[in-house]
Amino acid sequence: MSQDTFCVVFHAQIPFDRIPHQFKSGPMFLQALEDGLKKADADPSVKAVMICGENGKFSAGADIRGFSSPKTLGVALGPIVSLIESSEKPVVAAIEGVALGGGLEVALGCHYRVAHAKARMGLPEVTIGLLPGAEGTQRLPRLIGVPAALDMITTGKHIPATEALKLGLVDEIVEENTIEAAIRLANKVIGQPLGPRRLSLKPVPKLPNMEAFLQEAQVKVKRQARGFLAPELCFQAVQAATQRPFAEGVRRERELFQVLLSSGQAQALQYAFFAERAVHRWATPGGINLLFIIFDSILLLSLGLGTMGQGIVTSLVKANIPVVALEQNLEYLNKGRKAVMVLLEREAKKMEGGAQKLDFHNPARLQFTVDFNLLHDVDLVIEAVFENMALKKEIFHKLSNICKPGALLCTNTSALDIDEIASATSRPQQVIGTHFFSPAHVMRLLEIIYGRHTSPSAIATAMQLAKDMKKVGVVVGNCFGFVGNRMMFPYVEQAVFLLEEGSRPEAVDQVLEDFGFKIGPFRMSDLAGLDVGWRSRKGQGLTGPSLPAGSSARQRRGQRYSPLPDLLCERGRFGQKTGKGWYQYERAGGRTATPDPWIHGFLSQYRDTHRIETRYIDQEEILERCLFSLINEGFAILAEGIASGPEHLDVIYLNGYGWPKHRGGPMFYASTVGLPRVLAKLQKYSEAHPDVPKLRPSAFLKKLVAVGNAPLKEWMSYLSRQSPKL
Ligand SMILES: CCCCCCCCCCCCC[C@H](O)CC(=O)SCCNC(=O)CCNC(=O)[C@H](O)C(C)(C)COP(=O)(O)OP(=O)(O)OC[C@H]1O[C@@H](n2cnc3c(N)ncnc32)[C@H](O)[C@@H]1OP(=O)(O)O
Ligand SMILES: NC(=O)c1ccc[n+]([C@@H]2O[C@H](COP(=O)([O-])OP(=O)(O)OC[C@H]3O[C@@H](n4cnc5c(N)ncnc54)[C@H](O)[C@@H]3O)[C@@H](O)[C@H]2O)c1
Repeated sequence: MSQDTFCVVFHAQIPFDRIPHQFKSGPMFLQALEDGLKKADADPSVKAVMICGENGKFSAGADIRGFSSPKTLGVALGPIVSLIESSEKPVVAAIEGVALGGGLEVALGCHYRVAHAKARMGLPEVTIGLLPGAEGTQRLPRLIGVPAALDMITTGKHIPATEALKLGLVDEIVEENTIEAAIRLANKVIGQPLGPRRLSLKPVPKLPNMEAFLQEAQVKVKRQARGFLAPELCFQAVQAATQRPFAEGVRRERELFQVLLSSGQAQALQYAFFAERAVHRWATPGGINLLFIIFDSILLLSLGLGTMGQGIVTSLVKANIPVVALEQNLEYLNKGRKAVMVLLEREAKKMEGGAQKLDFHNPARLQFTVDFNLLHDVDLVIEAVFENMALKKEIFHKLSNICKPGALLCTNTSALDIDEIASATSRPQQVIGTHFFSPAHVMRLLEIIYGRHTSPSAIATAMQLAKDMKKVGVVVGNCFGFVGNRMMFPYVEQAVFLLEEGSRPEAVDQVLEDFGFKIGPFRMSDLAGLDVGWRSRKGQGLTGPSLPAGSSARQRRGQRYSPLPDLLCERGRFGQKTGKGWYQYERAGGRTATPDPWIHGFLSQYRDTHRIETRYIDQEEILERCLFSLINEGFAILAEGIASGPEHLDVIYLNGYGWPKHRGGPMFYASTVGLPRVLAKLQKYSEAHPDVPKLRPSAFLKKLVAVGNAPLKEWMSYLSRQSPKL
C-alpha cells in the first residue's frame, strides 16, 4: 500500500484543541467524525485511517461547559468510539499534546496508538465529578489491566507518554513527527487481522487475587473520597468491566455516568474548574499592564529558611528558577540547608524517570548564604522571617537600601499590613504580599496581596511567578488576614465557642470531616501549632502581658472572646509538636490524634468556673455555625472589594484550606444551600449570641436575598460600588 492512497480522514478537522470556542462545537465535530469514518469505510481506495488533532493537540475531551446543556448530551460519543473500533480498515491515533477524557476514549477505539514523547494522556473525568462516559471504563482495563486502569480512572491523573508506553497504553512513542509515524505504522499493519486489536473483544487481564484486590481498592477509594461520589462510581464502572461482558459493562457505565451527571457534585467541580481559570485573568482598573519576567533568567532571593522558607526554596528550584537562600546566621543557615536538601532529594526521587531533572547541586542554581551583600544582584526577594511587624519593617528598610532599583520585594506574611511593611521602604510600588501556604512546596495556593502603592507590573510579576511555580495565584486586597485567614478566623472562633457551650473537639472535627474537610479545625490547630495563634493574639493585646488589667475573662473590646486556646498554651499544650493540644498524641511530634480525657475534664471545669450551662449541640448547629460564619465573612470581603468575585474566595478555599472540591468552595456552597437559608440561620444564631459580631449577617448577603436570591454569577453586579481596591 503506498502512502498516496492512504486517507488521513480527520487531520486538521477534529476540534481537538484547547480553545474554548472550538470545544463548543463538539457535537458538530462528532458528526463530522462519524461521517468521515463512514466515508472512509465505504471508499475502496482508502486502506487505512489515521486520526489526529489540530495544532499539535489531540483532544482535551468533551466541552465541559456542554455538560449543562441537554442538547450536547444528546450526542453520544460511545457509539462513535465503537464505530471506529469496528472499522474494517486499521485506524491509528496520532497523539500529540494531550489526549484526555473523551479524547483518550477516541484513541482507545483506534486499533493502534502512536504518541509524541511529550504527549500526556488521562481520563480526568473524576476531577470534574464524572466518569469516562464513552466506554473508557470498559476498554482501558482490557488494555492495561485493572490496577493501572483503576488508578488512572479514580485519580484522573495525566500520565506522560513514556509511562503510557510502559503500561501498553500506546504502541509507539516518537520524538519527531507523530503523524508521519502514525501513517508509517498504518501502512505496515494494512492487511493484518484487526480482531486482536479491538479492545471490546479482549478479556480483562486476570489477576490471581482479583476479588481481594478489588475489595481493598474499594476501601481505599471510599476512605479517600470523604463523601465525593465520583471516585466510588468510577470504581464501580471498572468493577463492572471485571464482572460483565463488554456490552453490559458499557450499559453500567452509562447508568453510573447519568447518576454523576445529575449530581450537584459534578456541577460544583465544573464550577471549580472554570473558577480556577477565571482567577488567572487579572487586569488593573486601567486595563491590562503586564510585565512578563522570564524567571529562569532572574535571580531570586529567599530570606529566612524556616518552615516556609524551606518550602519556598524547594518550589523555586522545582520551577527551575535560580535562587539564593539567606539566613540570619550560620546555625540557622545550616539547619535550613539540611532541611531543603532533604526536601529536594525527595522531590528528585519523585521525578526519577521523567523528562525534567532537578539541578540543585549547582551553585549557579541554588546557593546558601548569610551574606547580605548578595542582595545587590537579585531581581526578586521573598522574605519569610518571623511574623513580627518590627522585624519585617527592619528587613524591608534594609532591602530597600541594598537591592537594585528594579528589584521586587515580596513578603510572606500570614496577616500583617502590607502598606505598613512597604512604608519602611523607598519603593512601596515594588512591595507586595506573597502568602504561601504550608507546606509551601506542596500547597498550590499563593495569595498575592497588593498594597495601596503596589504597581500593576509588580502584581503581574507575582502572578507570573505563581504560574511558573505551578501554583494558583489569586490577587486580593490588603486587610488583616487577607482573604483566606480572615474567613478562617470566625470559623475557628465558632468551633471554640462550641466547646465552651458543651461540645468536644472530636465532635466538632467529626462534623466538619464528614462534610468533607480532610481535617477539622482542632486537628488543624494541633497540626499548625497552637502557639502560632497565641503569639498573634499576644501581639494584638488580646492576651498576655499587654492585656489591660481587670479585663473580663470572656470579653474583649465588647465582644465575646474565648480564652480556651490561651489556657492550653499556658499549660504548654501547643499541639502535635508538644504531644498535647486539643488532642493527645503518642509523643511530641506524633501525628495520631486521640481524644484526651484531660481536655474533657478541663472543659467541664472551665464551664463550671464560668457558669456556662453545658448543652447538647447537634451536628446541624456545629456545621452551620462554623461554615456560615466563614461564608458571612466572605460576603463582607466581597462588599469591601478585597476580592473581585466569589470565584476568588472559592479558589482560595479549594487550594489552600482543604475545602472539599465536590462542594465547590464556600461561596458556591452558600449558593447551593440558598442565600435565604444562610441568612435566616445567621439571623437565628446572631440573636442567640448577640455579642458575636461575626454571626451578624453581612449587609451584602441581605441585599442579595432582598433582590431574590441572586445567582452567584450575578452577585457582583449588586454591589453599589465596584471594588475600590482592584
Ligand atoms: C472528543 C470528545 C467530544 C465530545 C462531545 C460531547 C459528547 C458528550 C457525551 C458524553 C460522553 C463522555 C465523554 C467523556 O468521557 C467526558 C469528557 O471528556 S469530560 C472532559 C475531560 N477533559 C478534561 O477534564 C480536560 C480539562 N482540561 C485540562 O485539563 C486543561 O485545560 C488542559 C487541556 C490540560 C490544558 O491546560 P492548560 O494548557 O493549562 O490550559 P487551560 O487549562 O488554561 O485551558 C485553556 C482554555 O481551554 C479551556 N478548556 C480546557 N479544557 C476544556 C474542556 N474539556 N472543555 C471546555 N473548556 C476547556 C479552559 O477552560 C481554558 O479556557 P478559559 O477558561 O481560560 O476561557
Ligand atoms: N508556618 C506556616 O504555616 C505559615 C504559613 C503561611 C505564612 N507563614 C508566614 O511565613 C513567615 C515565616 O514563617 P515560618 O513558619 O517559616 O517561621 P519560622 O520561625 O519557621 O522561620 C523564620 C526564619 O526566619 C529566619 N530569620 C529571622 N530573622 C532573620 C533575618 N534578619 N535574616 C534572615 N533570616 C531571618 C529565622 O532564622 C528562621 O529560620 C511568617 O511571617 C509566617 O506568618 C507561615
